[in-house]
Amino acid sequence: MDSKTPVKTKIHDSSNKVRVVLRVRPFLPREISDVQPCVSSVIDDGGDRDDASEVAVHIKDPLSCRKECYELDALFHDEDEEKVSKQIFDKEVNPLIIEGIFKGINATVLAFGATGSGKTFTMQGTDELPGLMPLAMSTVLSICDKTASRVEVSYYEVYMDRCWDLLQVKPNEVAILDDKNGLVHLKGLSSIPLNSMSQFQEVYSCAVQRRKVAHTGLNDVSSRSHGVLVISVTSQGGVTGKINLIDLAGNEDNRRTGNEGIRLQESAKINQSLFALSNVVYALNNNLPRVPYRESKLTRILQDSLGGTSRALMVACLNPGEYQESLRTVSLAARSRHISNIVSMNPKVETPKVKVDMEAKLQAWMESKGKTKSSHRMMAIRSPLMGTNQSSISQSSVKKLGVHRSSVAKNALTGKEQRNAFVSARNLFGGETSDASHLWEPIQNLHLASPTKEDERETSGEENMLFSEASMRDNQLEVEKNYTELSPLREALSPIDANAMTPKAPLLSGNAKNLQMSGTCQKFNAWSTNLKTSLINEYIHFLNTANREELMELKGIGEKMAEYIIELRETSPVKSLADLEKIGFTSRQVHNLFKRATEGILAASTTTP
Ligand SMILES: Nc1ncnc2c1ncn2[C@@H]1O[C@H](COP(=O)(O)OP(=O)(O)OP(=O)(O)O)[C@@H](O)[C@H]1O
Repeated sequence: MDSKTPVKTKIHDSSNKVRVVLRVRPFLPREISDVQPCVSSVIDDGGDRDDASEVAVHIKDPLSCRKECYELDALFHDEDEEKVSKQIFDKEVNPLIIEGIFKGINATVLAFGATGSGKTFTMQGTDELPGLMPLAMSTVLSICDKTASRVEVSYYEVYMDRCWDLLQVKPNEVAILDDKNGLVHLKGLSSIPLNSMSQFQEVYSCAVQRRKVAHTGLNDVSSRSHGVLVISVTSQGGVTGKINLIDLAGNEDNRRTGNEGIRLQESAKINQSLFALSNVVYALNNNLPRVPYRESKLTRILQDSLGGTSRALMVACLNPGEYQESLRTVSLAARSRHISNIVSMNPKVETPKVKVDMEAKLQAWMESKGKTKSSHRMMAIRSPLMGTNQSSISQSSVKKLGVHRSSVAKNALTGKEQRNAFVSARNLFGGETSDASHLWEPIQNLHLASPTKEDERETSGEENMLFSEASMRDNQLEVEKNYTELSPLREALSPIDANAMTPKAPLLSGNAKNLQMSGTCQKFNAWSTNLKTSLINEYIHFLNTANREELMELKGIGEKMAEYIIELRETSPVKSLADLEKIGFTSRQVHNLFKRATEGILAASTTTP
């Protein structure tokens, strides 16, 4: 390998905080038999289950043959289906988790995946093929027998973001309280001491029947709630530990379920809480300073059993006949794994510690190519905050934006003016309106922000779709910080730090050896990435501030969807485009929605002489 080629190595922390494994269910008799499985690695690569480190999983679109590869901690699939739940239990749950709870280490095991992918089958199982819940219970009971420990169970569901006891029917929901030590108390939740499996079967089967299930377009018996079985043990010495075994409700693509009314509302809540959960796991596994536990009831409840010293296992479940959903589940699973760092094994090419005046260089380059006019057009992708009066904000005042937010606020347009400007810009990009020329701004007013970590990852070639679904999701935490303060595009307008641009494979150039060329490409890539990030942020800002009519002016948003967006942001403001999935959009629809709103920009900039 060329010594100058940056080599990327993923370093996994030895103690993964949340282990993520995959289970692929077989085709069911009613499913079309000639459908090719989309999880090709099961067949091609086998997924060596004896290798405890990791496994590569290939998800292949049977139509386009597009193939994507993800790394997970383990893959479980066997010709003999009867063995699979037991294998997961023996390899993943028993050694790490069950032993731990007797030492006072709390744990969580969750099954997640699309509706109909086999989560309930994995957690609950059947009489003949017990799932992880009964398997865990019988092992805990036998350890209690040997060690004279005591065991109690609770079973509750989180339905529409409310917590209900399933062991006893009660008029009131269970209240969640957390004490000053960070321990979560579920006030009003029953807890039943047990001595035998037959006692467990009795209370468990009753509780399971109380859980909310319904017929949907994709599953005859679809769980509409997250079902949580808690097994708590107290050793003779007084050490207590608990395990939460969770059968999550499936995330749903409402185009396919055909959900309406209450089913659609349930689905929105399900998708919303799953998204919150994935954010918690992502934050934990990537050592983010803030773990957003408080974003949903489920994550609040799990606060003392997910993260910290607790142990956790996520079982991602796949239906092999559903490419889109499998891709979504696996990419979410892979994103949730703990990757402590991504480093380049080659020494960095040191760049001088100066701020590069990118826009001046771009302007000079464009003028030298006689492209000033089109460059002005490109600069129309700008914040409505910049105002209609171009002279109102000088170049120097723009440069200070990153530091002096209050001065920005003084110059800001009113919320209404901003929204109008964004709709005008959107229409202009879409070629629907011609009178938004006030939005064009000379290039000297554009300054670029340093690429974020997420941006660097994207421009490294891992994801090269212009507006990737992943980037929409990954922008969330940044957006969370600043969406209320000022227009996001304005946030991007600060000088670029040359040191922030570490060498990486250029998106546009195939000649990595040509340093000068690659430098230019890096700058261009950084510029494009910032522009992309800014557009996404601007769009989110618009979604959070526009009224119903203004929202409906966006391509792809009808009356109902506009109302859902307003409802959604009343509960929790839109922080990323992926939040739109909470109200029933699929990630592809979100991607297309955003793409349609912005694609005119590219058309305009390439067709103008
Ligand atoms: N490993 C498996 N072997 C045989 N059948 C399975 C397996 N996994 C799931 N099934 C069957 O597939 C169907 C859907 O499974 P299940 O209800 O567990 O899905 P789910 O992911 O819990 O769905 P939802 O989120 O809608 O509740 C059921 O009929 C179940 O019996």
